[in-house]
Amino acid sequence: MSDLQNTDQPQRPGVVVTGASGRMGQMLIRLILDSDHLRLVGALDRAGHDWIGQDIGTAMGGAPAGVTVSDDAVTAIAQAQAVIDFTSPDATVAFAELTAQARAVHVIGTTGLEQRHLDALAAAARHAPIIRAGNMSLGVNLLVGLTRKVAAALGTDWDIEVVESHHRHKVDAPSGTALMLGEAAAQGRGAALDDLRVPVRDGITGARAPGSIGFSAIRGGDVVGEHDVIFAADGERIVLRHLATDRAIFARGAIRAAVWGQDKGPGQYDMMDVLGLQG
Ligand SMILES: NC(=O)c1ccc[n+]([C@@H]2O[C@H](COP(=O)([O-])OP(=O)(O)OC[C@H]3O[C@@H](n4cnc5c(N)ncnc54)[C@H](O)[C@@H]3O)[C@@H](O)[C@H]2O)c1
Ligand SMILES: O=C(O)C1=N[C@H](C(=O)O)CCC1
Repeated sequence: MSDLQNTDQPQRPGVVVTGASGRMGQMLIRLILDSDHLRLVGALDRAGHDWIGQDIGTAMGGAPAGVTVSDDAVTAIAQAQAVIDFTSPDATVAFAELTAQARAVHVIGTTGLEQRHLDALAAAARHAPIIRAGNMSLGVNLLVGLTRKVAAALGTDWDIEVVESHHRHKVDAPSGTALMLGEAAAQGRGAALDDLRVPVRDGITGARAPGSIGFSAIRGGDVVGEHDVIFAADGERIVLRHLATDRAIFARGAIRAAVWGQDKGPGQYDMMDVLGLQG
């Protein structure tokens, strides 16, 4: 199936995938090698990784793709029109500086970013477009809008909890998606998430603070990603749920973002912009 619809792109932009050996990196490379909209011009991974120097197609157990996995980000990114990056926060900041220098589009799926990382990305976005989202799927971005609307419609007698489940390898919590959903719920209530957020409960916590937004994280097995936004009142509950069963949903969103960003100026964008879901 095509990763895009209604796009008329005369020349395919060249894309570098960072974290090429990762769960998302491999999914992205498979889809890009099959894409009519982008062409793979680089595959990066960290210095010392076994795959450095190997053809990315062969390293993934398939046919040669004609692109060698490299740890030389400077050279790879200099020739790119887009960089798709699902790695780690410090790596993403380093890639953002190089991508801005190349005036290329930086699509960032990395989660677990702290304020210092966000500040560095804001600086890079003064020179080139950055498109970043804690979840690149259509379904979650729709759910964000629904969450904002439901939170706005209900009073603080409805308690809001975000519950997420992911595979045993995930290193950050709450997930980027859970934070997007929590931010949407807070926005719906005209507040900032930082003022309402309750990240962990353990021990004698006291009763729930009215209006707070709680987060719970489950880690285990191979769960791709599951999110519930629970609105709980006396006598009734609403549960908004997204279940991801295939990482291709995130990769397709990232590819769409890389193409969408080609004619955009410097600045920070998200998947709501890409999908036309703003407002
Ligand atoms: N936004 C979304 O839609 C979405 C979806 C899935 C995953 N994610 C996020 O993407 C990130 C990666 O997830 P994953 O499951 O693919 O993880 P993973 O551990 O399988 O892959 C990470 C890859 O990054 C590489 N890496 C780390 N540091 C590097 C560096 N300095 N230079 C080059 N490569 C480097 C690792 O070697 C590895 O190949 C996580 O932050 C995750 O939460 C976001
Ligand atoms: O596998 C992961 O890691 C995922 N990360 C994103 C998040 O933190 O929400 C999206 C879902 C998968």
